[in-house]
Amino acid sequence: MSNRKIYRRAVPQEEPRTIGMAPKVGIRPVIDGRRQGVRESLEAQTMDMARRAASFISSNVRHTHGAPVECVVADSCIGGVAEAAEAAEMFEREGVGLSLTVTPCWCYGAETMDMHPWYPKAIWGLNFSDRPGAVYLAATKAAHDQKGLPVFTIYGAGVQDIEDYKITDDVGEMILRFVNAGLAVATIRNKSYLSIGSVSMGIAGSMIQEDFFEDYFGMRCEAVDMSEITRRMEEKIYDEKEFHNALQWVETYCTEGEDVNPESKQLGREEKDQNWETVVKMTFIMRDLMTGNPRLDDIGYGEEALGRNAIAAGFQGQRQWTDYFPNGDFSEAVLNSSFDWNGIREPYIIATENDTLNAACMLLGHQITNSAQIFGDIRTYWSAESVKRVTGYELTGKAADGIIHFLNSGSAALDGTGRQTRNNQPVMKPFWEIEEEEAKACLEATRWCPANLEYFRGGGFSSQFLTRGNMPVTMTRINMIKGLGPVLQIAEGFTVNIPGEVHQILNRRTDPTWPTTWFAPRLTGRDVFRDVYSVMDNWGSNHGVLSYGHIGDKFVTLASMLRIPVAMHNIPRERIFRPSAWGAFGTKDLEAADFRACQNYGPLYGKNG
Ligand SMILES: C[C@H](O)[C@@H](O)[C@@H](O)C(=O)CO
Ligand SMILES: [Mn+2]
Repeated sequence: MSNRKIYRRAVPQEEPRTIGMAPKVGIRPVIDGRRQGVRESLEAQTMDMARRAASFISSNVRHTHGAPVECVVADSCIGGVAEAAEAAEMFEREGVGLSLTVTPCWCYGAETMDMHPWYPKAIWGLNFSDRPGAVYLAATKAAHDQKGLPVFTIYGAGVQDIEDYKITDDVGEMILRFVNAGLAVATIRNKSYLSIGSVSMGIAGSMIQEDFFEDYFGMRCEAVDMSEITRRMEEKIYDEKEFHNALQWVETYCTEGEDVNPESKQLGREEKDQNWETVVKMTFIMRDLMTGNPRLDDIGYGEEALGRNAIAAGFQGQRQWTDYFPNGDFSEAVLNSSFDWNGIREPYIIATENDTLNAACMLLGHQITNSAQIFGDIRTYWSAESVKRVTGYELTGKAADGIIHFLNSGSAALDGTGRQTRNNQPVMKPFWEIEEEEAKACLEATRWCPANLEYFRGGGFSSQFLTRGNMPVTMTRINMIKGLGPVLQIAEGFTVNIPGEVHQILNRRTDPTWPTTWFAPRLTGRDVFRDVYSVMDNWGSNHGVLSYGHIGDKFVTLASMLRIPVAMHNIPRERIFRPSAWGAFGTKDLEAADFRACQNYGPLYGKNG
């Protein structure tokens, strides 16, 4: 392997790759409007609180493209309706996508509140005794609830003094939880989902429900036939220079793996080389379809150069494409990873089998972690007894209660090898933190196996790797239930290591050319999380997504903003942060209350919303 530095240093992209400005956070300092004493005495402090919140947010939150999130503070404190309208107008002009209202004091609830129909909203009322920010918080929350505009309420547990209005740890955590999810809501709005092809092998998730993307995400759905890829290959509608760079990169960094096909059926060297050329072209063509490419304009394809503003996509592949052409595994794996021949960069979100509902989880997971995502089949539940029977080995540690074989060809990002590290522990980092050596290590841990020709008659190459154990991960899935709508499932857990020979035995019972993650959900001893079998048994479909970290709580917060109920999760109650109105739908059984709340509000952009 060459020591040549082929990667650019990881620097944040300056701009998002989709059309439009990155959304900003609007900060609204609200104040008691009474002049001749009250207002004047509070002006400086209120504005200062807003500025502190703004700099706290900008120094702690980044967009998925790496740039720090910008905040816009209203020009003046908001004491009543006129100033609220001025702030609203300024926010629209500036591209605000969510708002945080801050105040140390009593102000006039409905006169100062943010009435925007879909900005995620939060209010931070300072915990004071002399000027009661909490009273405003409660009054305005009531106004939000009464008007059907749910709001997150932020209030520190400790009383602060008048001269001490810093952001305490508990307040800071709530602000970040709110901004993290609110930014995701604002970022995906007005972007597209691109289906390349249509329904794969009768998989329900690939029957796109446009109403779901439109009403819940504010996104539009685009579709192109897979023949568009053939046209671009044959008519050379791509950047020839990039093609050569990419091929070179593949030669240097992508090692071919075992060919599991019977010798008599294996493709020859020439055919395999031809397949490499095809899968490389498929990769940048899919990317160009998603987000465009100015180079195409240079060669006379102005329309193609524009792309389709897609923040997420899916490739049908099976079977019409893969029965005839090389499969999409290389393209999907590389696009979803944080690096390719152009350097270390933000992952593109693209789902195998055009499973739009897995793509939705990958999209949300990427938005709230900034990292790459692992797509997979929830393939097999391996109980400890079964593992023992088949291999003689006793599962131990986090795997002791059984494991799920998480496996699918295609969209598992190579970041999922677990070869990026922090304090010697495997992690999946945002692209701007990934070092060259780490990107290389992910590639070195991957073999590209000639596709199993029984499944993929057209050949291609599947990424074969084994995820390192001990990564905290969160598995998610959105399912579509007729009469109910979308429902989110969440299972936090760990990737686990099992001995190499045990892995070999288990893996070789299925398709060994694909990437494997051994996943152990964290059990709670209750309900669905009483054992691993029940987790698998209750999973709503054949697919799921693994995101890095224990971030189920972030998904819960985001789902509440979108009004998607969460049907199962293993997150402790103290990490749940939802709009305050959720409490009005029940405080004992939070899962049932969430369903009632989501049903009451309806999808964020829906007709009932
Ligand atoms: C090759 C096979 O058709 C697989 O792609 C299939 O098992 C799936 O992944 C189904 O989700
Ligand atoms: Mn699958």
